[in-house]
Amino acid sequence: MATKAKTPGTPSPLRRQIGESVTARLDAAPGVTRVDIEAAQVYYHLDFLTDEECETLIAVIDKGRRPSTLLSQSSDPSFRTSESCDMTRGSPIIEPIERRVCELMGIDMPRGETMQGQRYAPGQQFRAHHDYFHESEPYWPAMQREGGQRTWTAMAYLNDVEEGGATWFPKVGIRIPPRKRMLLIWNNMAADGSPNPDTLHEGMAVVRGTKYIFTKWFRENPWGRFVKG
Ligand SMILES: O=C(O)CCC(=O)C(=O)O
Ligand SMILES: [Fe+2]
Repeated sequence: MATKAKTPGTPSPLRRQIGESVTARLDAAPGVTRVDIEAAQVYYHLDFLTDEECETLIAVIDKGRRPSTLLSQSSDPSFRTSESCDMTRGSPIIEPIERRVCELMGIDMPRGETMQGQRYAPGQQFRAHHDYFHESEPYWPAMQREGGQRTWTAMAYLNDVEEGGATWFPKVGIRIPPRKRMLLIWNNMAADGSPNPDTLHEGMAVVRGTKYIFTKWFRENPWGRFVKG
């Protein structure tokens, strides 16, 4: 008897509509290129940040870094070994950058989670994972109350790394080496608004040098912890 394939989540008209509107926006945005793959929507902008912004953000991360965490406990202690830093919303350094990301993508600010800085020393990594929430996990009801599913991810590389540290999408076969000033954007959903398993990705271990990035995840609804003002 055939067993029903386990799907990571359900289709959604709202997420489908968000996917279409962000796609239209990115397709028309100067400086943005879509990676030539069908199974997932991945875009990049080579010069989204200035050198000065990269250096300022690195200093913010170095000041606020603490060990990175995971939503689901992994039995593998090497799963996510980087350090992270919540980048204060509304700060004069962070806010204009968040605003530019939102404007580029056409997503309103309240749907964005707090931007997170990440730092990887040699040997540190973030093993293959999905940015979307798995609806079968115990955390899902809480996530639904806090803005629902994660739709798009925007991730910026703040420095060049001597060796290693690429972002690898093994299912679609692309590997993006860190490149200072570049913004990478992808849709974690499929065309029907259900989670797209082909967006599996890994922050590969840094071999030489240190890797700094920021990640901004967007929710389908306004993010629950978003505080006005
Ligand atoms: O470090 C990377 O290249 C990937 C980071 C990542 O996947 C994330 O922050 O969700
Ligand atoms: Fe990720």
